[in-house]
Amino acid sequence: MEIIRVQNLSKDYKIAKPRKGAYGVIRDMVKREWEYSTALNNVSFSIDEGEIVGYIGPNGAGKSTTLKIISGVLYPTSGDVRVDGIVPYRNKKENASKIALIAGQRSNLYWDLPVIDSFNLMKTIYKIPKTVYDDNMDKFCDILGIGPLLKMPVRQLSLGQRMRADFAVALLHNPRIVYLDEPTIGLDVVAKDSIRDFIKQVNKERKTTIMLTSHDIADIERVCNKVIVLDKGSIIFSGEISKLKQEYGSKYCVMNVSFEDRHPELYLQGMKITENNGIYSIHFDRSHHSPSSVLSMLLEKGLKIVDFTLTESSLEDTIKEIYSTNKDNYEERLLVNN
Ligand SMILES: Nc1ncnc2c1ncn2[C@@H]1O[C@H](COP(=O)(O)OP(=O)(O)OP(=O)(O)O)[C@@H](O)[C@H]1O
Repeated sequence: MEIIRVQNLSKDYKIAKPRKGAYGVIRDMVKREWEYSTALNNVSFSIDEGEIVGYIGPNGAGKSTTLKIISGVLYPTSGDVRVDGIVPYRNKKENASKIALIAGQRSNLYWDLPVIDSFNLMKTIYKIPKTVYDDNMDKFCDILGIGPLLKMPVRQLSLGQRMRADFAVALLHNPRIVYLDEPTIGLDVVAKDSIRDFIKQVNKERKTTIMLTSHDIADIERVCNKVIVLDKGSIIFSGEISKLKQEYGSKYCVMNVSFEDRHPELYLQGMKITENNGIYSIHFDRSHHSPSSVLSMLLEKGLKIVDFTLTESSLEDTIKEIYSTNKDNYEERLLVNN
């Protein structure tokens, strides 16, 4: 069942345009000039209840702007958003009871107060029944190990401890939807893993719908079943991670070859070739060439192959390629680079 629906969402930010020179500064003080910058352009997607969706894109793609709109913080310029049947920025109070927004770079905890005070405040603000509160506190102390942190002032917590407390406080009111903005940023590998496991556990046990943005592709690979890729304010891919790999990743692969003559002149039409320490990396499109046909081409050139390996693109490589180009000119770029 669909729980988030975004249709033709656009957002233009209004930015002050400074005039030049001393006279311009004085004119700005009397009357400002404005220009508009488009952060989102006709974005549409939907998310079903219980899904964990990665919302990814390069810097400035519009991820945070989308999260701010669908979590009710910001109004769009145009378009329609429904979250569990309501328009989040028009029904902020009702929306707040259904969602949680956790950002790795910002905290929902009160900096100078002991952690427990933020929990008590949350209990009051969200009118959380005692049984739900006690039950959740028991669970979070157990799974996230936040028990020993409760009496400590937030400012004394390490980043990993603070993130665990942030997750616990944000989930106290049993939100149906959780938005995560860079949830593992700055954490060490062990802390990242425990946060990822926790996200999966919450999703599995409570059927919580989760939408997460992250620049760490391992977050997406380990946690999400679906991914939406945004670039310059528009969606360029939406679907299962396996489909993303199928459509983009497995299409391109790299053959690393070393030859008896360590540095032959090598040119193969339609393929990008790089060389490092006598190992030639031949990038080719699997829909045009098979690994055996590439090997045949090398042998036809009279080259003696000493060793070769074949590498499929990792999800990280695939996404890097998608960010630096897009589906329509990916192939063209491979040829131009040749
Ligand atoms: N308050 C604002 N005023 C003006 N422009 C803004 C504002 N917030 C964001 N932008 C612009 O909107 C575009 C999208 O920004 P947004 O923060 O949504 O991107 P993002 O994908 O979250 O980027 P990042 O990965 O760097 O956090 C950028 O060009 C940014 O400069």
